[in-house]
Amino acid sequence: MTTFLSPIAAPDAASAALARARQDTLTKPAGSLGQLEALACRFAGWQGKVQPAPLRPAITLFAADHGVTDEGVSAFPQAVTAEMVKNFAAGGAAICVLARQHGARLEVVDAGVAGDLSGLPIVHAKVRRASANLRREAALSLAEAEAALAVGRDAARRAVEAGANLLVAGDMGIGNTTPSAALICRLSGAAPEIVVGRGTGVDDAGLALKRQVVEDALARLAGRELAALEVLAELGGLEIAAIAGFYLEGAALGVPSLVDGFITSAAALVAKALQPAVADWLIASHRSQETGHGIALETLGLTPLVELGLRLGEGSGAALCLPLLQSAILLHNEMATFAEAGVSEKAE
Ligand SMILES: Cc1cc2ncn([C@H]3O[C@H](COP(=O)(O)O)[C@@H](O)[C@H]3O)c2cc1C
Ligand SMILES: O=C(O)c1cccnc1
Repeated sequence: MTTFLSPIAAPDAASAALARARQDTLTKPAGSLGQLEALACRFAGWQGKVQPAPLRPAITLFAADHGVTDEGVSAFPQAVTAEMVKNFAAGGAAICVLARQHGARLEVVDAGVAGDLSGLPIVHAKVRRASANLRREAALSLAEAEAALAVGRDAARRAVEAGANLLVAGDMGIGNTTPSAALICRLSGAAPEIVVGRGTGVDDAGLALKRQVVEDALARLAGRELAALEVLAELGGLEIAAIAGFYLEGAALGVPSLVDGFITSAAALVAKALQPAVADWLIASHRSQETGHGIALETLGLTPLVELGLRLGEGSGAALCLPLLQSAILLHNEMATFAEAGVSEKAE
C-alpha cells in the first residue's frame, strides 16, 4: 500500500453469511430475488449488521479541466466545465434532479477547473487549473496527483461525518473520457480501438483523432514499469484522481461506493491499482454506452445492475440505481420468514 493512504479492512464475512442464511428463510422461493439477495448480503458485510440500515447516500461531484482538450478530443468547448459547475450550484443539472429525488446530500468540489468559480457555494479545492496535455507530457506531477487524491479523501470523510453509509462520486470535466480511456487501456491491457469511444459525441474523424491521442499517450509510457501513482499522474486528471481518493477513503472508513459510468470506473481502476482491497467495497450501477466501459467493469470484477443506454456521467447512473439498492435492503429486513407468516416451505 502506498504509505499516505489509509488501510482498508475486509467486509465482515460473518454478518454477510448470517444475512445469506436469513435470505433463505424469507417467504419466496430461494434465489427468486436474484441479484437483490446478494446485494443485501453485501450490505450486511459492509455494515457489519445482519439487517443493514437503510441507505443514506451522499453524492459528491468532482469537477476539473483537461489540457488534452487542446487536441480537439471533445464535442464541447472546455468552458462548459465551469458553466456546468454553475448549473450544479443552481440545481439545474441532471444529478441535481436525481439528488433531490432521492433526498441525497450533494456536494460539488472544484478539483481543478480552468475557469474562475470563486463565490460559488461549492468546495474550492483547485489543485491546479486543468491538467497538462497527456498526449505530450505527464498530465500531473506526482505531488499534484497525491494532492488530488487527498481532495477526494477529504470529501469522503465529510460525507461519512454527515451520516452517509453509501457514497456516490460524479464527474464533470470536458475531455475527461480521453484520460479515462488512457487509464483503462494502461490498467487493463486493452487496446485503444476497443476502449476509446465518442464521449459527448465526437464524429468519426474526432473518434479517430481521440484514438490517436490515447495511442500517443500510451506510447510515451510503453515499456516503462510504473507504480500506480505514476500511472495516475501520467494519464489521469484532477477529478479522476479525486474520485479514486474518494473511493479509497470511503472503503477505509467502512463505507461502500456505488460506481457510475466510464470516468468513475477509470477512477475505480486507479483506486484498485493503488490499494487492491478497495475492490471489495465497490458496486457497479450501470453499463454506460461508452465503448470500453464493459472492459473497465470486467477488469474491476464488477457486474452492472442495469444497462439503460446512459452516457452522461455526473454520477447520474449510480443515482438512478439507488432505489434498487434501497429495495434490496428493505426486502431483506422487512419480509416475513416462512415461520413468521405460517407459509409452508418447499416440499422435500
Ligand atoms: C452539457 C454537458 C453536461 C455534462 N455532464 C456530464 N458530462 C460528461 O461529458 C464530459 C466527457 O465527455 P468528453 O470527453 O467527450 O468531453 C464530462 O464532462 C462528463 O462528465 C457532460 C457534458 C456536457 C457537454
Ligand atoms: O459513461 C460515462 O460516464 C460518460 C460517457 C460519455 C460522456 N460522459 C460520461
